Amino acid sequence: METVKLGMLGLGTVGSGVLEMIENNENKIRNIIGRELSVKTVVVRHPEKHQNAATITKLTTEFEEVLNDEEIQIVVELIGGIHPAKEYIEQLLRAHKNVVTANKDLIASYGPELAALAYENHCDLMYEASVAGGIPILRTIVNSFAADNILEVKGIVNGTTNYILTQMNQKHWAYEEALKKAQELGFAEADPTNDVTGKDAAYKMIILSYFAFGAQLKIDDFKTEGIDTLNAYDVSQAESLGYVIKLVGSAKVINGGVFVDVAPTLVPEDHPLATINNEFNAVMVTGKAVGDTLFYGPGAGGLPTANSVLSDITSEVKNLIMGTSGHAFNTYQSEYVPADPDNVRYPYYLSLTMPDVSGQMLKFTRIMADIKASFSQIVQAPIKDEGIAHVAVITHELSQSQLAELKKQLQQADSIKLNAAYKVLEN
Ligand SMILES: NC(=O)C1=CN([C@@H]2O[C@H](COP(=O)(O)OP(=O)(O)OC[C@H]3O[C@@H](n4cnc5c(N)ncnc54)[C@H](OP(=O)(O)O)[C@@H]3O)[C@@H](O)[C@H]2O)C=CC1
Ligand SMILES: N[C@@H](CC=O)C(=O)O
Ligand code: NA
Repeated sequence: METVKLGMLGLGTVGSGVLEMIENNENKIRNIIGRELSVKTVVVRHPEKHQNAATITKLTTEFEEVLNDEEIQIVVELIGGIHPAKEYIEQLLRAHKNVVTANKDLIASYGPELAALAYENHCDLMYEASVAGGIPILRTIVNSFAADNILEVKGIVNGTTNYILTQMNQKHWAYEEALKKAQELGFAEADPTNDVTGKDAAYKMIILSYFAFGAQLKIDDFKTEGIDTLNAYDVSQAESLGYVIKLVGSAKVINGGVFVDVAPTLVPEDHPLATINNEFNAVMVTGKAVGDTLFYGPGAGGLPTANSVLSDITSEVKNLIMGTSGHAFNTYQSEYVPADPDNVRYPYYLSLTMPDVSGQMLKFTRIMADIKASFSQIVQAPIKDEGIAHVAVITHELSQSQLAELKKQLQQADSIKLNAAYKVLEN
């Protein structure tokens, strides 16, 4: 049986998972693709750390040993980050090597440009693992939603933050303790800043929007808020109002425009997304014809992510065998038109503090009336800080324009402080 030789860049959490899967599942892989897979060369920074990786023929720090090896037909990039991953992938594609990557930072920032380079060189560039780790969501959108009009894609797309929120909620761990454990378990990025600030989820929403709507967004086109500013008070207040706070990414078509955001969001406790815990992710895709569909699975971790990488590798091998390499992973293209802020409407949870003296609530309700907003729930929490009242409000639907005006007026009303304004999902 012929062997397909692979090169690999990076041998961390995901890279080790890929080696383990190739080693453990060789019979199944041979049966499915009719070829042996052999990882010939792996590029790392610290070879001394990886001497036990049994199946590797060659471990090196020199990228050129993969780039210039004519036997290697597919290269898997698992080093992460933009540089040097971008330059490496560009050189590999120019050398007519097919590429698989799990790198959402890179694909969200330069995906269309790299896809064009792959196309010019008749090569495959696939990146199923870049969104929601082990959930086969990109290929599902390409294949199974090919003819339906997708109206909305939303969900929990970062495993680390969902793990942290679950431990804080259910086990009452401190934020730092939960983050440290997520790092030890290999869920977090090498630098977890992008996880906790929501940027990692934002990258995934850019890729999902490209697949769902054909729209090419940039990270600055929409608002991203992470869990690093989330307050324990709001988590418990939301719970007492019947909600769980989750980091939700959402991309929705509204009156012909697209609205995208990533932010802590109040999810009703009986909503499917409220039940997604630990490092698990869930992506809800709403099609005009099919309605709501939900895809659930591990969003991070070595073996689950490796499974997505292997699905790309086996697809690329099939293309090599059939001579069909070089078709873009996603071919849907359309112009990105941002949604009109007057048309984007959601209920909001507002977390306020104000001096505990008469007249303050009246001041607040006057501002709400002035922007023509109303609320469905309002609670004043027991006062812990002397002289300060904590007030939590669930509004009826507010447009983005009303929300911006509310924030402006509350800033001017200097005695009332708006500590958080989070979207509320409806069932
Ligand atoms: N971990 C997860 O659950 C998931 C990760 N991803 C993505 O997969 C990719 C890999 O992640 P993960 O495995 O967690 O990362 P790790 O930090 O665990 O591993 C990174 C590997 O890349 C190597 N490396 C880093 N920089 C270079 C360089 N310049 N040249 C050569 N080798 C380099 C490191 O070498 P050395 O070991 O010698 O230091 C290490 O082996 C990232 O893009 C990540 O976002 C996607 C989905 C889930
Ligand atoms: N750090 C990421 C890994 C997968 O993409 C996450 O926690 O989701
Ligand atoms: Na995936």
